[in-house]
Amino acid sequence: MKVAIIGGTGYGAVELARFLQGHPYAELTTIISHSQDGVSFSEVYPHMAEIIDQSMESLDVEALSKKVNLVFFATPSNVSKDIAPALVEQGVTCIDLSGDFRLDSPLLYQTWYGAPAAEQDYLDQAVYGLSEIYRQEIKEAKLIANPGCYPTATLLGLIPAIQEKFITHQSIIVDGKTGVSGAGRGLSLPVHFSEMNDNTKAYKLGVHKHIPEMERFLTKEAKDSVQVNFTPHIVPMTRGIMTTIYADLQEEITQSEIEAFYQAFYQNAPFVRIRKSGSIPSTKEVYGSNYCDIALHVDKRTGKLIIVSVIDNLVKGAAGQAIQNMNIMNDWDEMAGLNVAPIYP
Ligand SMILES: NC(=O)C1=CN([C@@H]2O[C@H](COP(=O)(O)OP(=O)(O)OC[C@H]3O[C@@H](n4cnc5c(N)ncnc54)[C@H](OP(=O)(O)O)[C@@H]3O)[C@@H](O)[C@H]2O)C=CC1
Ligand SMILES: CC(=O)N[C@@H](CCC(=O)OP(=O)(O)O)C(=O)O
Repeated sequence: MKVAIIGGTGYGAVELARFLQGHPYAELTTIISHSQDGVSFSEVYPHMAEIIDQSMESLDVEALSKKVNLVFFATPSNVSKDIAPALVEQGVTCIDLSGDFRLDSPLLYQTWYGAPAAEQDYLDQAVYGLSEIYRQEIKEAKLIANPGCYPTATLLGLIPAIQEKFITHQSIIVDGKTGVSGAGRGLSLPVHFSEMNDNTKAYKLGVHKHIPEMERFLTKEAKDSVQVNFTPHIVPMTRGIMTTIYADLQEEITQSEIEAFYQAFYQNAPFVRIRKSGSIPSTKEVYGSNYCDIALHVDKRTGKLIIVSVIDNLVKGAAGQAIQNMNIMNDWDEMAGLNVAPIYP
């Protein structure tokens, strides 16, 4: 199957390229770049020399739709919403790493992204690509809204407990930490070395665009309105997301019961690993891989469930999950091209 990437020089794109070059059934035939049209991919990313040397191209939707079966958008928000619909109409499957199709309400999109949304028809037909939860819908989709990095870690950690009503729907606190690559490759003052090294910062208090995304899918799974307090922090590491989640338990449950429940919930999910009591995951333990590692702690003293969920923001939080979704859509082995162990140390 022939695939293309749009947004060729960004971090999402280079991570897609890394996994696609070893994929057994998909071939990366086209890389689109609006800033480096005509330049070889390995000139921008020399670590890809003699692996992917092809020249990047400018975007021509008509020509692209004749050349490939599937397109990954690794573009900033407010780009795919104007391009993906035309590709979908031409029969090309689109998987969008940005947030353009993750919310179904144009008003919510305008509020949180500060720009007009995609047409309602496309917001309605887009399937949210949280692979482990929406596998059946993903199989049928033509347009995938690949989840955000923080929502991936948060939702995989919370959905089993919220579906099963182990926790209440109020007072859920999500404390998130991200590595600097989450901000993309573009240069900006806050991620400048001397601003970021030896430093940790909270940002976008109460206004992060991942809040409505988390709430949309927690509400869907709870069948009741759910709100979260989410505070993201940026920490001086290259990759990784850790979300530490606090929720009120609404029924008596023991540590071993909740662990057993999560183990069973994810028994057919090869990329979700539930830790045994006492083993707390760190971001390095999933580095470079598509795994999401989850630890659970029943705090009897405070009546809270504490969940720690870690992923690599560029893999399970972006490119890896996008390829996992492509695999699911094509009835391929879900792990095809992604079956790599984390890099450690
Ligand atoms: N980094 C991460 O951890 C995660 C990122 N995402 C999302 O994935 C998408 C890509 O992120 P990432 O790769 O990190 O970002 P980068 O900033 O590294 O790359 C984005 C690329 O998009 C292209 N681009 C930039 N502006 C425009 C524009 N106006 N029109 C068309 N193309 C443009 C550029 O490539 P070129 O000039 O070659 O076209 C640019 O390199 C974003 O929506 C991001 O929010 C999602 C989850 C995690
Ligand atoms: C450090 C940093 O800035 N991280 C980004 C990560 C989010 C992201 O990449 O956005 P989408 O997944 O929604 O497209 C942020 O917090 O906005």
